[in-house]
Amino acid sequence: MAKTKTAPRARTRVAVLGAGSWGTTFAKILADSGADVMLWARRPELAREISEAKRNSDYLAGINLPISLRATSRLDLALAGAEQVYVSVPSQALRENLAAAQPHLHADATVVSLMKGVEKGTGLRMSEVVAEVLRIDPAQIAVISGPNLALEIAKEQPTAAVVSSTSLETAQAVAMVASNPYFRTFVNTDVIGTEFGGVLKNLIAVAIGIVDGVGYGENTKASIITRGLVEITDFAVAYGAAPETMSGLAGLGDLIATCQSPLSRNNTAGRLLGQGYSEADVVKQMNQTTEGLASVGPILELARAQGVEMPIVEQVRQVLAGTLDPRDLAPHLTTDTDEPQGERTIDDKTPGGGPLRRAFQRALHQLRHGGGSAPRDRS
Ligand SMILES: NC(=O)C1=CN([C@@H]2O[C@H](COP(=O)(O)OP(=O)(O)OC[C@H]3O[C@@H](n4cnc5c(N)ncnc54)[C@H](OP(=O)(O)O)[C@@H]3O)[C@@H](O)[C@H]2O)C=CC1
Ligand SMILES: O=C(CO)COP(=O)(O)O
Repeated sequence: MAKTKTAPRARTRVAVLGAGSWGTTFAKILADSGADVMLWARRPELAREISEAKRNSDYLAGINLPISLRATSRLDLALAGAEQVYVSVPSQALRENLAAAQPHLHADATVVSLMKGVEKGTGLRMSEVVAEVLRIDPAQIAVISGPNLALEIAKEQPTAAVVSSTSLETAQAVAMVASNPYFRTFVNTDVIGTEFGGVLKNLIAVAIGIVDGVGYGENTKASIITRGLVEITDFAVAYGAAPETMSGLAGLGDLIATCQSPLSRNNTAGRLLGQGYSEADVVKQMNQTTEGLASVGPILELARAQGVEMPIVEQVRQVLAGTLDPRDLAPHLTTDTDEPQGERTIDDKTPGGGPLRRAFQRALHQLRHGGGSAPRDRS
């Protein structure tokens, strides 16, 4: 008897806006996950190189891109028929790019932010800028964040990330399209925590770079990472994030990757500051997006509005402003000079145990009592 043939599943048509290191890498992730991908590069010559040579020599030297990946410098062509639109331009350029994209966006398309910054002037997270400019249902918006250094992923070194949307269904749909053997996606509905994790770890990575540039060693860095996680968690929880998100891939996971890796632009910028370069010199030398430098101001304003102390981020601001010698960026980690330094612990910040303690307790509980292999971000 002849076998009945099942029709192959139609490939999801997706667009990626922004052909820098992350946009191009994410386009590769999506193509390798089986999607039909069109990448938008604002420069026609780059779009041509990607489409014809399957290379992006400006941002991913030596990486062969998938044969199926197409690129264009025309927004209308990139967005035609796209069911999911992934956006990876510098955070400060999101608003203008969304305005240009809007006339070509399908009304039902899901918009996915891959960015890790907040908007200067408004302090809005990227998903909030998307909602404000496009005025779409929040269930059509998702964000992706995690320990995701572009070049490692472009080389297909395995990693994981969190897809978050207020709609679990949307997060699942995006995760289905953006998952392959080297890129594993978990889902959650904590958009605030997932986004702030990505923004805030950049600032701690700048601090790590600074002390590295000064020549301090592992104790200093471990102290900053640990106390930095407390700052990140306090801030994000004050804005409504779930504490467990901050001890997961989008918080601790990304903090570790970015603070440890010389591939991180934020870390590199910090190292230059620590070596004595001014902010202006550093900006000139960094020819790639360094979100942390633009986020310091808006994050400290948001922290003040909620009464959250961020001594490490504050010291980064002072180094950038030239009012603090990088050698004095120390993990004494409190802005309150009346408080005995070094005596505070993670747990004493919130009555009944800090958010980290509760998160670790939950994580331990899940480990002990299982939770299966469901792709929810429970790390
Ligand atoms: N790189 C990484 O490892 C990761 C980055 N991210 C996040 O992704 C976002 C993008 O970063 P990334 O790809 O690394 O940055 P890159 O600096 O590598 O690339 C930036 C891209 O944006 C384009 N661009 C710059 N200015 C504008 C503008 N005004 N309008 C439109 N396009 C513009 C650039 O085009 P052109 O080349 O023409 O200048 C380039 O394609 C950031 O928020 C970053 O935090 C998140 C995870 C990992
Ligand atoms: O977000 C990143 C890794 O997860 C990339 O970090 P940088 O922007 O510092 O390079």
